[in-house]
Amino acid sequence: MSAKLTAEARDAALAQLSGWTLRDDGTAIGRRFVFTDFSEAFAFMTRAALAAERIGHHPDWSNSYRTVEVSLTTHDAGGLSELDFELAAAMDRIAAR
Ligand SMILES: C[C@H](O)[C@H](O)[C@H]1CNC2=NC(N)=NC(=O)C2=N1
Repeated sequence: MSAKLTAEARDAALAQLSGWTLRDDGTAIGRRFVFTDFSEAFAFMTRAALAAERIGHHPDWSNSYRTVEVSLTTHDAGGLSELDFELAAAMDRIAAR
């Protein structure tokens, strides 16, 4: 598992991303991905699931039609770790291609 980041490290990591916001309690980051249709949304989820398996870190997410709502946290650490930011960056790359 990956250790919980300090508030300073978390804020610095968040500043490297765009489109992700810190959840109110500071223990998770979230982003809403909106695609052109369900097929694109589900293709993203399939690719992101493979990335999550590779990293060994998994999203909390939901899908409604062409929208995928993602929340990332490190359950084992009770907050945000480097793995959340690694997975967020991987998801951004997948959504952009
Ligand atoms: C043993 C295994 O690495 C852990 O259970 C991992 C798997 N994926 C995980 N994903 C997330 N988001 N949080 C975790 O704490 C977590 N733990």
